[in-house]
Amino acid sequence: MLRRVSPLSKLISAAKPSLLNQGAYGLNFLEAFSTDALKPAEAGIMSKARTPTINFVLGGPGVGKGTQCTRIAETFGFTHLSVGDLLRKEISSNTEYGAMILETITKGKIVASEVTVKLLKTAIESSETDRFLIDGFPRSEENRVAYEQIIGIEPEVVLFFDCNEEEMLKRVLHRNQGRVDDNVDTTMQRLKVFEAYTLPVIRYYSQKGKLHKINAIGTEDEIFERVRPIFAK
Ligand SMILES: Nc1ncnc2c1ncn2[C@@H]1O[C@H](COP(=O)(O)OP(=O)(O)OP(=O)(O)O)[C@@H](O)[C@H]1O
Ligand SMILES: O=c1ccn([C@@H]2O[C@H](COP(=O)(O)O)[C@@H](O)[C@H]2O)c(=O)[nH]1
Ligand SMILES: [Mg+2]
Repeated sequence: MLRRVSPLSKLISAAKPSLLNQGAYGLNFLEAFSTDALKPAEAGIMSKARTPTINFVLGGPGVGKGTQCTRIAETFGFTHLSVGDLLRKEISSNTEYGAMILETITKGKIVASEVTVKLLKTAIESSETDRFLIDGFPRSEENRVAYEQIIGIEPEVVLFFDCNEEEMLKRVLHRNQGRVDDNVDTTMQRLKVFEAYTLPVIRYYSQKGKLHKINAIGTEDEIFERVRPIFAK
């Protein structure tokens, strides 16, 4: 029997290193980004004409983040950046990180921050637009801190799509897009990682007053109507 997603008051904050993949490839994100040349002001993002607007979109596996981001982006003119898609592109392009990313995604773990933040930074810098929906990131407090140190743009809105685990598993297993992680074992692992590592990020933004928790049960249209007022302001 699957458990329902814990209420925010019961978030797990204790680290569970076995669920992570950090450090497995010999890089430490603070070391990797510690040179002056990579500080935000010199690194390109701040040299865009305007400081980009960033919104984060979070939620468990299969909850509908990508589906809703497509709708939000079309309706409100955002550029949708799915960090999972950026990682999958590294796999299909066989880059230096490709094999490590494939292994990590297959296990349902979190790719090291130095890789994801670097990909995200490049995607923001190379976009001609300046309003972004960042889908599926930050996935851990470590991701969040790395983002703050390297990119450093405070998110305006953090959306959290909330749904019970049975429904998330059902949606993943019906997705049918050939993703290596769309199976029961990986999804169960992803649910554990979400609870242990992503819920603390959600709590952080809740405490900062930036979190918009959306009931993700219902049709795609119903859920989008719950989101619309947040961006229609
Ligand atoms: N409200 C909904 N009701 C039922 N199915 C939905 C709903 N929203 C999305 N789906 C379906 O659920 C599946 C997962 O949706 P989606 O890919 O948007 O989730 P996600 O949160 O981006 O997942 P992941 O974190 O694994 O990338 C898709 O097949 C999508 O069509
Ligand atoms: O910031 C991130 C985003 C994603 N991952 C890995 O990719 C898969 C799939 O991500 P989706 O956002 O659901 O497409 C995820 O389970 C992680 O393994 C990541 O490590 N960091
Ligand atoms: Mg997705």
